[in-house]
Amino acid sequence: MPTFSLASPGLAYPDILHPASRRRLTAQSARRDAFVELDGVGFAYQPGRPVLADLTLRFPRGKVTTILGGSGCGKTTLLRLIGGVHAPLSGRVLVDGETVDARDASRLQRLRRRMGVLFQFGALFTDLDVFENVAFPIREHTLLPAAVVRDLVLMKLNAVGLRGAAGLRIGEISGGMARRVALARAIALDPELIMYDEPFAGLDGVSMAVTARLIRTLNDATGATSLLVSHDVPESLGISDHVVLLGTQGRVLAQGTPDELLASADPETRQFLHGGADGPLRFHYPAPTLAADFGVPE
Ligand SMILES: Nc1ncnc2c1ncn2[C@@H]1O[C@H](COP(=O)(O)OP(=O)(O)OP(=O)(O)O)[C@@H](O)[C@H]1O
Repeated sequence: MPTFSLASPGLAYPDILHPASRRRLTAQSARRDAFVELDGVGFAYQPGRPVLADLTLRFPRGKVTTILGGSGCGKTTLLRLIGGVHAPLSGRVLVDGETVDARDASRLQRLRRRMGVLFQFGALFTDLDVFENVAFPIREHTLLPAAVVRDLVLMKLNAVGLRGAAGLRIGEISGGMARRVALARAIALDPELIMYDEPFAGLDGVSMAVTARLIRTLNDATGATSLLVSHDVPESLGISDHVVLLGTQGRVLAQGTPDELLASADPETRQFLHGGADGPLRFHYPAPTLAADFGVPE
């Protein structure tokens, strides 16, 4: 006789259940497995120029997911929508089952308290030292006593190997160290969701490897859900459980495990993952014909 548990994800519900109940339970189970969901999301910065069109995606809970895609396909915009920086024009974004509503400031603030973001190039405050950069979100969002803030900051800096650098000014540390300080700041409030926008940009090979290992280790140690936007295919695939490849207007070209994507025979996926200047993904941004721009015959 088959055994099953209502707690196990993705299980096939037994036939004794009414089909409607089975569908509802299956949907709830899928929801529990996804920490971030996008349902039919559309977004544009300017009318008539859609950046994302009808995008539906689920990001698995407790896993590292990398979002890949050509320049300008909307990866950073996607992170901004999840963070509630912009509101979708259609569809909805959910974090842990709760709708991200950019117009409801107090609810958004509560949700954001559960997110950590590592912006492109770290974006540290150069007028604050390493310690104060990490302490910043703790002071912003909590009223913890100074001694507790101190211990928390030193613990986060210890996690990224920089407890000894607490007193240094931002100008005194290397690019790789700065990225690690930004990482410590992103995890300062023990977020359940950590979003990384180009965490490897501008780093040398060693710093890149250190940062990648840290992202994976922090994810595993905290049980957080991590979303990574990156152009660095080997580094990001090496630490990911799940990969999403986006095309223009956020069209999902492929998704699956890194091995599944690497083995894909789809020409667009192959061109993106294995490199290649030309192929189905075009080099030229859409433009008028050369003849029209330069007044020469076709
Ligand atoms: N604040 C903004 N105002 C207007 N248009 C914007 C704004 N931010 C981004 N865009 C446009 O939206 C589109 C998607 O941009 P986005 O930064 O999300 O892409 P991306 O995939 O992250 O690109 P990249 O990999 O180059 O960082 C691009 O065409 C970009 O020019």
